[in-house]
Amino acid sequence: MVETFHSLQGEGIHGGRSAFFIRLAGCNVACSWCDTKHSWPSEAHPQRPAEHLAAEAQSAAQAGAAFVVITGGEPLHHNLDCLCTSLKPVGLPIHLETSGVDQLSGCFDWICLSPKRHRPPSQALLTACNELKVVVHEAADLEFAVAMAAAANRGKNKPVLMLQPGADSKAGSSIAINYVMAHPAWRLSLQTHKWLGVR
Ligand SMILES: C[S@@+](CC[C@H](N)C(=O)[O-])C[C@H]1O[C@@H](n2cnc3c(N)ncnc32)[C@H](O)[C@@H]1O
Ligand SMILES: Nc1nc2[nH]cc(C(=O)O)c2c(=O)[nH]1
Ligand code: SF4
Ligand SMILES: [Mg+2]
Repeated sequence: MVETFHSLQGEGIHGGRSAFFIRLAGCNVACSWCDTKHSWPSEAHPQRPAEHLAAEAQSAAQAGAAFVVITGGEPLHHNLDCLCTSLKPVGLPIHLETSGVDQLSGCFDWICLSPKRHRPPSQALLTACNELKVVVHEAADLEFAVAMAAAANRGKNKPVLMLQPGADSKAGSSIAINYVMAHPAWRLSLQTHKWLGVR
């Protein structure tokens, strides 16, 4: 466990909504621009009982959280069945943020897949996701986003399509804005928590 916190969902289609975050440790995907590198070494972080996390989620629900977000690190490096089972009695929808490099485990009401060019996701995750959120730093990321959308759209679930400029990337912002303006199937996702200076 890296941290838990109650904040606003800063990204994606659920952006601006009250959410309780559970950030799991461990990631070997190694994105050069990752904004959560401190989460990578799982041995640097303690284990915590799932029931304690559920109790925290319950308190957050009482304080107004509309859903739980399981993120990381790469949460699917772990089997999430037990955590989701523990969270279920809380009664909040459970969302997942994932790069999709591992097998799906757990039970989710919303899956946000953020695929990475250097470690493409499995077709199973592309098919299962509700939201596709591709980080854009350069033109090649846009080509990748379009290819990922085509692969995801082969499934029954048609995910919401989002482009998220890399943090502080002027080029990424301008590429994403121009593309969304010309392609109305896509929406822009800004990391609003960074602008607001909240977690
Ligand atoms: C820190 S990751 C954790 C979840 C999972 N490992 C993943 O990548 O989806 C959470 C989200 O932040 C995005 N992200 C990470 N670093 C970023 C950055 N520098 N700029 C924009 N988005 C970033 C990821 O693509 C992902 O959508
Ligand atoms: N406020 C806020 N919203 C977020 N949405 C996804 C996040 C993540 O790191 O996965 C995140 C985060 O770290 N903070
Ligand atoms: S997959 Fe997610 S947590 Fe892992 S390095 Fe990439 S952005 Fe960071
Ligand atoms: Mg974050």
